[in-house]
Amino acid sequence: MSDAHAPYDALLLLSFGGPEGPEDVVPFLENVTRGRGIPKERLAEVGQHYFLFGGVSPINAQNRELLAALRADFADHGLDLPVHWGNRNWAPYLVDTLREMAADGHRRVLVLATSAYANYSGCRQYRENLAAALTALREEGAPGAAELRVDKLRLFYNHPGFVEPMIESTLAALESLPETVRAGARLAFTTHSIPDVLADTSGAPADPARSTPGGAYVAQHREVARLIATAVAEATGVVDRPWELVYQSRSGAPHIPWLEPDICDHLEAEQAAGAAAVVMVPIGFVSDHMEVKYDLDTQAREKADELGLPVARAATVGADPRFAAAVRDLVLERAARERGERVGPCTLGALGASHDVCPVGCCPAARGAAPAAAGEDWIN
Ligand SMILES: CC1=C(CCC(=O)O)c2cc3nc(cc4[nH]c(cc5[nH]c(cc1n2)c(C)c5CCC(=O)O)c(CCC(=O)O)c4C)C(CCC(=O)O)=C3C
Ligand SMILES: [Fe+2]
Repeated sequence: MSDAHAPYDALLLLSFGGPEGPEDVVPFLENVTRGRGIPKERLAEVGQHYFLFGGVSPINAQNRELLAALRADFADHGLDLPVHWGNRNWAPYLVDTLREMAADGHRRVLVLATSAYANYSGCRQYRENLAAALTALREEGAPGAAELRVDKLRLFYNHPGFVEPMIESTLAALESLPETVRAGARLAFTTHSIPDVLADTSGAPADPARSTPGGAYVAQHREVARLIATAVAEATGVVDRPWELVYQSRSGAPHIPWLEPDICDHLEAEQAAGAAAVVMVPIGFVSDHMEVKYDLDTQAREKADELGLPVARAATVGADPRFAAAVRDLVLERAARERGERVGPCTLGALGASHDVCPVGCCPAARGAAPAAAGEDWIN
């Protein structure tokens, strides 16, 4: 079992990062939005969301919990693979974590990005961050950086360890509603809205979903939504419960089309259509971070209260032990394939496993192209 992770010698948890106090909020937002053309008004508004929570995003604490869950799971299963953590937008910054890892002698690092689906922000942008960090370390002559190689785990949206905890949390959310509205409650699966152009070009160029509206991003979310809705129907015996995939957290200029409908407009439509209640299921996110705490638990809930519509919100996977076990499974699967062994990928549903290595042209940026590591277009 001790070589089960070979050729890899470490796992890197790569995430978004968030502010840890009021003084961090503005510099954090500057990091997130550098060169991205987000209107000033939108930034001021998002800053207010963070100030409402004392300037502290829940995301760093959640990543520390996930880190602990991964280390505990690996230790319990005899997987002797160190786990490190670095972020795109806040400390611990990716470049600092990679510098330490290289100095500690790590050479083949596998990366888990905290984003389950194909899209520029959740996949290629992390690969660009890896390329920028590696280039900076090599330029500064950091010890070991020249030999450091990074690979990224395949997308995990359809892994049972991601889907099953959410089936359970959707059932728990339904249970939390008053009994009288439970059978008539509808499901609203939510994810981050992204510009239509980024959705339409998401996924590998050869992925059949890439030629459908919304690309792989929407196809993958629809699949997870369908899997959860089907399991919920089986468990509750309500077979014709309506469900929709809807969007949240839109930013950017108003004249640029982003994925719709927004969750708040959707709640209004559901109420008008006679829904007894709505369960919001944030399948687009891996933890209950700010997008969930503010955009759903604060803003969407306020909207529902105004409408007199009972709502509940399902928990994300967070540090669920089943998710930690899924990461172990993904690590072992990838390591085996890297050694030339054939191992069947573990997935649910109809779409099959995502590629191990992003091909050229996978999830391109809306404009411009930056070097991206851990893909076919990156030469180490
Ligand atoms: C697809 C997607 C995910 C899900 C996948 C994943 O998890 O990666 C995600 C996650 C997150 N997004 C987050 C925060 C922000 N995202 C922003 C802006 C944007 N997000 C976008 C997309 C996504 N974002 C896009 C297309 C933009 C426009 C600007 C750009 O093209 O980059 C802005 C700027 C202000 C605003 O405009 O809202 C903030 C502050 C946090 C941290 C939360 C916390 O602090 O707890 C997390 C986990
Ligand atoms: Fe975002």
